[in-house]
Amino acid sequence: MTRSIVAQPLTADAFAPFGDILEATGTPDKIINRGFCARFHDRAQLDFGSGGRAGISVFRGAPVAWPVEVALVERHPGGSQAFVSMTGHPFLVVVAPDEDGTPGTPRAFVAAPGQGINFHRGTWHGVLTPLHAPGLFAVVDRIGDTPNLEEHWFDTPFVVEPGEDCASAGLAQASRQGEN
Ligand SMILES: NC(=O)N[C@@H](O)C(=O)O
Ligand code: NI
Repeated sequence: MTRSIVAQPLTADAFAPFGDILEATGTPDKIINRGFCARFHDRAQLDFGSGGRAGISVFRGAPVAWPVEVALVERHPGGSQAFVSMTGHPFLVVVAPDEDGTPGTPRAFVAAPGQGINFHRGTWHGVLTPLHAPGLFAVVDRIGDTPNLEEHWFDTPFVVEPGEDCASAGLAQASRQGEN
């Protein structure tokens, strides 16, 4: 038995309880480089805790197909984690509220081209989930010697399907399981 979730386009308001969206929207904070570049300054709450430091890694994730099964969410008690697509493809973002130390019902979003995300420290989230190949991402997170991963396996997995808004926004064109 599974439980279904409908993925929505990623918006700042909906994602605010879980993290930040990295995107060039609104008025730039600074115009730099002799007017040839707009800087959207300091747009994420980075946090690497005590004893950790910031690191940038490159993830090459295998793309998934709709519908996407979510059996696991995790969190990083020691720091934030940012996913920045290096290809500009849409990707799936799954988060969940914390309910006394365990995740509540997850929410799913599809990040549009030009959107990156930063999970706030301790936010329950699905693992990196590309929808298109190559699933190349720059990941900014905590580098440290102490454990920084807590996993939660759901007794009943969730199945994520793209919502109408994702389809109409052209965000859900990934393949479907079982289709060639
Ligand atoms: N474990 C790891 O490096 N990646 C996960 O934290 C993830 O969110 O994908
Ligand atoms: Ni993570």
